[in-house]
Amino acid sequence: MNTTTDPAPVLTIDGPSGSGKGTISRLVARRLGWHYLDSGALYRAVGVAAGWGDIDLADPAALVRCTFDTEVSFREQGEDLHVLVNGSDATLELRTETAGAAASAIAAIPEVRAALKDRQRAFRQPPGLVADGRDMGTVIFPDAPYKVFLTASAEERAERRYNQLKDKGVSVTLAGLLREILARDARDASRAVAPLRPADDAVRIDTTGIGIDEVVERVLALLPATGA
Ligand SMILES: Nc1ncnc2c1ncn2[C@@H]1O[C@H](COP(=O)(O)OP(=O)(O)O)[C@@H](O)[C@H]1O
Ligand SMILES: Nc1ccn([C@H]2C[C@H](O)[C@@H](COP(=O)(O)OP(=O)(O)O)O2)c(=O)n1
Repeated sequence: MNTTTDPAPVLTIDGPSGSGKGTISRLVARRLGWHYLDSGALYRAVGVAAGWGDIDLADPAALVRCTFDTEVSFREQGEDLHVLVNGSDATLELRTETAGAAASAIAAIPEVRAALKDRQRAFRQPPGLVADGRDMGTVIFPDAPYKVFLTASAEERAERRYNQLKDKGVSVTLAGLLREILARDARDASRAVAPLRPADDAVRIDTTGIGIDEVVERVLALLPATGA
């Protein structure tokens, strides 16, 4: 008799910045009634905590210590997901491009990635998990039964980010954002450990010119009907 219980199902949604991972993952998780992991928030939290502690982004040993010392927790507040870093609400600071660039630099350090592995895997709880990031389907949950890789043209991703930040009152230029997105794509895709790439068994969805609702339906169509 087989007495082992199957692990909770996971849907991984990986892709470059602005491809819609966070938006689509949250909506799909809500429709399914599954948990949600924003893995990028963990890397961003370490970046922000490093900034608070005046830690040099060129000092890998200090950044690894900072990773172990940084507590991150998530709190649902209405429609919004708030992120607490060492007990302080850092939701807005985490979304800045400065935090994204710091996260991308820190994420290239293998010991930092290793230190965050178990924390990410702990989110795999019944009834299921939607996990968004860069290496969810390749490294963290390679056995996930459902894998998606979202893309969109760099121009459209920069425009989405521009509108998103403008709505939040953050002053940015479209040209500057496009430059930052291309630089981050290049660094995330070229690093030696867990580079940004689709898992071999991931379904690729190019969201250029496709609305959010349509992408959500395409993703849900990959899972068995749940009545969600
Ligand atoms: N398919 C889409 N069409 C238009 N806008 C989108 C689409 N997907 C996401 N967005 C918008 O683009 C912005 C960036 O999306 P986000 O989910 O934060 O991307 P990522 O997590 O991949 O960086 C958000 O303002 C979001 O509402
Ligand atoms: N699983 C992950 C998630 C994020 N990262 C790194 C690389 C990314 O540039 C930064 C920020 O990731 P995040 O998903 O929050 O960024 P975007 O919303 O896609 O702009 O962290 C990673 O290396 N692995």
